[in-house]
Amino acid sequence: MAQFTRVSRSVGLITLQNPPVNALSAVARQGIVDAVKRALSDPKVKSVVICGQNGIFCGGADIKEFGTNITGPPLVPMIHAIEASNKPVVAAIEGSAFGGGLELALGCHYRVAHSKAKLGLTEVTLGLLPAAGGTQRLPRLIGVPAALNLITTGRHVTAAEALQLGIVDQVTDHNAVDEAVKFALSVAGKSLDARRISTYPCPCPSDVDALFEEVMQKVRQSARGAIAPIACVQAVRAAATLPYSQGMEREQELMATLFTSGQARALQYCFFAQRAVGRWSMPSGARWDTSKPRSIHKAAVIGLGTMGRGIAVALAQTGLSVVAVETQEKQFMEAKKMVSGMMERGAKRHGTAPPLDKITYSQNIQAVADVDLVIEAVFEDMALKEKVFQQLSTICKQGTFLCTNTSALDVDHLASQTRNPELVVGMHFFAPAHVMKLLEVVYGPRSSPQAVATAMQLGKKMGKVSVAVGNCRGFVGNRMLKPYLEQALFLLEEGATPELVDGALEEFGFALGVFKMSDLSGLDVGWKVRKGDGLVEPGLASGPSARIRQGRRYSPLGDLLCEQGRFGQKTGQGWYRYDKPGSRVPRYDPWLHSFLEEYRTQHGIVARRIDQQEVLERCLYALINEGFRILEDGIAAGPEDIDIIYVFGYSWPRHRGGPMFYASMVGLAKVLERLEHYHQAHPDVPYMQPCNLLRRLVASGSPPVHKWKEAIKKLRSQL
Ligand SMILES: CC/C=C/CC(=O)SCCNC(=O)CCNC(=O)[C@H](O)C(C)(C)COP(=O)(O)OP(=O)(O)OC[C@H]1O[C@@H](n2cnc3c(N)ncnc32)[C@H](O)[C@@H]1OP(=O)(O)O
Repeated sequence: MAQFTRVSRSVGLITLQNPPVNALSAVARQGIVDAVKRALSDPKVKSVVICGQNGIFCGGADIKEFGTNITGPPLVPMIHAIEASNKPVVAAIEGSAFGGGLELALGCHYRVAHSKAKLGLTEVTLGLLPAAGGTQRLPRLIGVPAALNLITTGRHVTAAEALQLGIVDQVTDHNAVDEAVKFALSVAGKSLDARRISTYPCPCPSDVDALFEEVMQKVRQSARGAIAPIACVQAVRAAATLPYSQGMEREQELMATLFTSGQARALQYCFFAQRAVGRWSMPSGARWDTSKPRSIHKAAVIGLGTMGRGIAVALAQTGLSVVAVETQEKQFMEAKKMVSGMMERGAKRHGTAPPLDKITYSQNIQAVADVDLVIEAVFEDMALKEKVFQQLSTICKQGTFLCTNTSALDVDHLASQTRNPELVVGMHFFAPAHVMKLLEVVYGPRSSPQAVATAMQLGKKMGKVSVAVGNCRGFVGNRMLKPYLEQALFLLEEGATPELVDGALEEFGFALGVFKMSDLSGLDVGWKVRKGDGLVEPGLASGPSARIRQGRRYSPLGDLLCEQGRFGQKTGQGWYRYDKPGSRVPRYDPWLHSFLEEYRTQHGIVARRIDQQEVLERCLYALINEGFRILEDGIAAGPEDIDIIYVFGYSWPRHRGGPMFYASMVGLAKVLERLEHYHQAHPDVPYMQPCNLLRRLVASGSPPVHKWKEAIKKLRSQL
């Protein structure tokens, strides 16, 4: 797990060997301890280099060990022993040095990095803090403000930035290990007094209290209830105000509270879930490792509305040739300008050249004849999409994959409009498509494994987190959203306010509550869908039928707002009032509150006091219950797929792990009991009836979330 060799006669080379990322598992730590002892006791060794095999220095502590009975030598004394060594130790950083990996490097006396290496104290993203001395050494090395920035965000820095900050001593384009060996030879025998970071004073700005207060406020605001960033600030404060040994004690204390927290478990679950969704499978048995994707060189986007523009930019940014088609003159001219602007802004941010020449524009759909893959992004109207798919099927060359960006419509029906339905899949992007990380890849019963594999691979190339899901109305994300939105409306009818509902959800950790989010997305979008579904009845009718559709409870509140032209931010009025159309700051709207009162009076509803707990239970458990139905129907392969969709596409707070993980933390029996309670209270809301799968999981002892897939398989086989 750590190999010791002697190179260039006097340099002890310690190579971490724990594939794939040289994580610091118990065995790896023991290997380092043994190798360091050997290097220090070998009189022929005058200096030491620590590197990682296969071009990666170290991916940090072994996250798989967390939550288990951790054995082996602890990191802190191991790193102290390296720092205390009287022979110079040089870290040769290639690939990544993250978390404990960077802390190990900070314990070395010198650091040489390859120019392509990335470094970061990423622990906060896993609900932890850098507790192997990282919170105490980094501020001593680079100063408090810079260290706070890195530690509270966990952001990755390039080798160039690391050099500028003073984290590394040298950056090379050559082999970093060879350069580190040369470096080690050059410093052999030199005094190390000025190289032990733990002995440095911590450079602090004069008004340290004001700085920490300001940072703490900022962190609290952006953390949205996450505890690790706060603990990170507290630990760095200890570095700034206490001697090193006391700072280390504080670091350990703070880590102890984080280590066993639910938030750390949730964030670590997300880390593995994000990777697990790449290993997709379909009910047919097709899988990621047996389905070969086809290479895509040229792609097309049909329809240059908001979504199409973002998709075209995202495709061009991957280096693909893109044909962008828009048949309507006005939209065509506007889109060309907007797409160029989006690419220029993106390139400016990344310091690269905008890939303007990658896109060719056309008003004629015939221009897609020679592309390898098309993404249709026309208006969300089945008849229009049917026509586009019929055309594409005749225009495109043999074997072109035909993808739809529909957010809810039947992908299999669209496939049936083509000659080769096996080439059709959904690629459901989220707005803005060139920014949002999530992509739902939707397979119909006839989609070929190759079509799915190709869409998944293309998504990865575009930097998306792609999740393969089955075909149903709304797929996974929007299907689960429907009961969530509806419950929020029912709560308004019963006496809640948009402020109360949003406040509860934001306190839970959502960036925006449901009503603020609806105002941002535009209330007219859902209105059009509801009209298409025959749910909208004009006017403010009263009586029981006004709030019943198709035999179920229905709230026309959203429709009534739209009838008044209140579409949200874009019209300056929605669930809130805005200073002007397009403004973003929601303000309390007295009109809305009188409207709600009148509405209740008209329908004979006596407003009652609703508390935050009821808001959370009704909105979130309704959504979660639909998640269980999705698992039961086999639309998602496992809870990880649902959770990643919610974390990346619907801003579910990551430190809560996604809705299904959250349900497991609350306890499935409790979720079941509350759903039963609300279903009894609202029998006209069928989706509040607890799903059979949830009942059966509870009956089988509520297995932990990582065992659900297996449990579901077993339950299915018993049917
Ligand atoms: C006192 C103790 C304190 C400790 C603090 C810590 O060190 S916490 C850990 C901090 N480390 C990190 O945050 C790094 C996490 N890893 C990554 O960011 C990336 O994996 C990578 C190192 C940049 C490599 O990325 P790449 O895209 O090349 O590969 P994958 O991400 O797909 O990973 C490959 C497999 O390796 C598993 N893995 C990665 N890191 C760890 C780790 N630290 N511990 C355990 N396992 C790790 C990863 O899960 C992949 O395996 P799968 O089987 O596919 O899940």
